[in-house]
Amino acid sequence: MTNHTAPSSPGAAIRARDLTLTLGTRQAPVEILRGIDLDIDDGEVVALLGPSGSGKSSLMAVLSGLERASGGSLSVGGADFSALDEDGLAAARRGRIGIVLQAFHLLPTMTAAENVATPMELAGSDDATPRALAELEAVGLGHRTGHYPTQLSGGEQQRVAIARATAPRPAIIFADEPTGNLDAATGEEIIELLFARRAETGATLLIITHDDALAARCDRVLTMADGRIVSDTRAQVPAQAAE
Ligand SMILES: Nc1ncnc2c1ncn2[C@@H]1O[C@H](COP(=O)(O)OP(=O)(O)OP(=O)(O)O)[C@@H](O)[C@H]1O
Repeated sequence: MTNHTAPSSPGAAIRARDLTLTLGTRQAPVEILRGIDLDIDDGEVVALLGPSGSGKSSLMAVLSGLERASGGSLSVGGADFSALDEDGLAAARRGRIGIVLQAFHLLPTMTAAENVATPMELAGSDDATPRALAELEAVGLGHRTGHYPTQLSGGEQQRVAIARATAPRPAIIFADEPTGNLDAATGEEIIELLFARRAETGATLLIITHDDALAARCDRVLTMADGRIVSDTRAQVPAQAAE
């Protein structure tokens, strides 16, 4: 019998075995993920490519604990996500995982500093505000900490989102088309920043992109089609070494 357990092992940021995700209704189920086996090491920078609808965002949602898999097993940052209940999953995600999405998703009623500090406060940090201010400084927004999202450009909002993701020093950063809402030049700045913050913190990075040039900068490129990983290629020279 195949052993589908995913014990935590040192050096493994993500270990997934036969992950499936089926949505829709009982009468009309839709198989979104069809058996994902994946190991990502600590500190790897991985691009996730594939046509629209192939399941990239769904896979990221499952790996980041936003969506629960229908089957299979999953260990993330040493926590067995498949064995945790909702509260346990929420606790395991906190501080372990940072997420950057295409549409920024900042809270509109909070300043930049509050957007970055609040998740750390909720996680019990007693120095959330100074950490948030330091992180905003690191993403080049030291002069915008009191601004609300509507007072910031798209690129600035994404910088806040990056600061929010990296400030708790997560082991893994997930980024889903982080430049999708930005013009090309601003998008390049955001990628430079994301890679720089990742290098600084040593986090594992999984980034969904349609950009081949960006994928070429990563250590490893996964390609999805129809709910499966259909190719997995590694750079000859680790891309980060070239930075
Ligand atoms: N709640 C849902 N119920 C049914 N089907 C869904 C649901 N959410 C997503 N899907 C379907 O799952 C498939 C995978 O979607 P997903 O967003 O993961 O793809 P993607 O590769 O990220 O696409 P894109 O590049 O366009 O963002 C799509 O066919 C989508 O229509």
